[in-house]
Amino acid sequence: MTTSSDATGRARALRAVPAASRAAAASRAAALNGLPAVADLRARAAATATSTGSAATDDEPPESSPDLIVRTVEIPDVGDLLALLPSADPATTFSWVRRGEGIVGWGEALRLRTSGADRIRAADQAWARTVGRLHVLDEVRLPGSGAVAFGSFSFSPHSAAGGVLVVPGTVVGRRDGRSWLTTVHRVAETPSRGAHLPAPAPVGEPGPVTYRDGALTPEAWRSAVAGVVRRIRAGEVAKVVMARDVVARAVAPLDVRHLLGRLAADYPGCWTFAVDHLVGATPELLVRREKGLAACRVLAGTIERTGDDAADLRRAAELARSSKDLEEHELAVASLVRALRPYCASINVPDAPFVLHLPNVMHLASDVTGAVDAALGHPSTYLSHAGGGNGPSSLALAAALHPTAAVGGTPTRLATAILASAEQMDRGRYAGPVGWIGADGDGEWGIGLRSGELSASDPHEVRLFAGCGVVAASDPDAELAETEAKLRPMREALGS
Ligand SMILES: C=C(O[C@H]1C=CC=C(C(=O)O)[C@@H]1O)C(=O)O
Repeated sequence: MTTSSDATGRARALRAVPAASRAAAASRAAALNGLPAVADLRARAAATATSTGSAATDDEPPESSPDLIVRTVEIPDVGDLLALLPSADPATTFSWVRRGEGIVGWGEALRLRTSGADRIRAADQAWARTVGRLHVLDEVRLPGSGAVAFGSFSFSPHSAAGGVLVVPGTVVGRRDGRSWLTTVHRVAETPSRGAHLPAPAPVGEPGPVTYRDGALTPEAWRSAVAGVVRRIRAGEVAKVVMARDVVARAVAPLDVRHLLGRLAADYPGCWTFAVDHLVGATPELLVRREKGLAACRVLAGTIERTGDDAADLRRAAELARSSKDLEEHELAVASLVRALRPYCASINVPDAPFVLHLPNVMHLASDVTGAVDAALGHPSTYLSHAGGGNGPSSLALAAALHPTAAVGGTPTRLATAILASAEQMDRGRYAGPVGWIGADGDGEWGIGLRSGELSASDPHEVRLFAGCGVVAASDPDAELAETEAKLRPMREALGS
């Protein structure tokens, strides 16, 4: 495992401003905004640093540690969060939005990178240390206000994609009828003036899109699934989640905002996310931690929708009775509960799944909740609003839960080894945890499904992924059809 961090070019550019004019500009700006001047903030920062102790880390000497001031102010209702995003750049555009609420961000104040088997836990610990160097002025105090890092992690510990946490330079949030703006800057630098939101910028259309096979042709993938079914029937494993990829190429450079806008409009009940080139709308919540409560939505077991409401109701009833899908679902719930139990004082597991209706498919779904055990001596000790440690963070919980049997299989180690050789591809960040974490460790982590990875080298390309749980009763043709249904959200967002 490795971690590293860097501050932005924006921060470096600001450092070039002479100190005297910085201070004068800051005082003017602060006076205009009715906010504390930089000198006051520096004094508060010094006081905070003294009271919270040193934030030195193994991999970052304290003298190079960026001390950041994070300031959240309430603003009038922003309306459509996604419409605020100023840039098409998928590296510095961030989203976590559901039913019009959530957070969006842009720019980059700090980036933490991790890799290897411990990539999620390492990011959690690096964030806990970073929090000790942040000076947060938050007048809103809702989940997603104050300091926030967006994150995304590879499915596999062996993937070069690794993991990332990014603190954007600007975050805007909306929840319960309130909106807020968070800006981040270095202690030594001038804050940008006022609570300005960017002027709306035109969003680029992809134009015609063509598709090519990813790692395997559909026929080769079908055969790979048939091989896995044979291994399951021979008793090697109970379940393997098999995924495939297709590569989409657009005539125009892809604008991440176009994809986000379409996904959020078509799949409002899903979490529409963008973090470090991964974009999608996932229906599956790996874990949310909020005020001591962990909540997870487990999905496994799928049937396609027909578009005819009466027929879909019959299909929903069929799904709820399907022994193949119920087995797949039960394995996913059991693996999640097993992994969550050590972190919770109590857990609530529904007796039977409900059927979640999405525009393209229906899933068997179970909402599992647990009371996070704050007394556990987890190595990451976040400051709660009350000022004490508050147990394993949302990211520590995500690290414990990933990969669930909904994206890996059962038993985990053998199933993930089988899927890696049968799929013949690196899943990258697909099916890994994606979401955000706050300074108190609360946050939300989805599973990066119904998603695509925008190419960092070719702005016209995006790699789309979809998978499905394979059990003894699986039919390879039906599984292939299921992946097509699960690719629909991204294909439709691309306009095809
Ligand atoms: C692996 C995916 O879906 C998972 C989540 C819901 C239902 C699933 C299923 O029925 O197979 C999968 O476990 C995917 O969408 O790529």
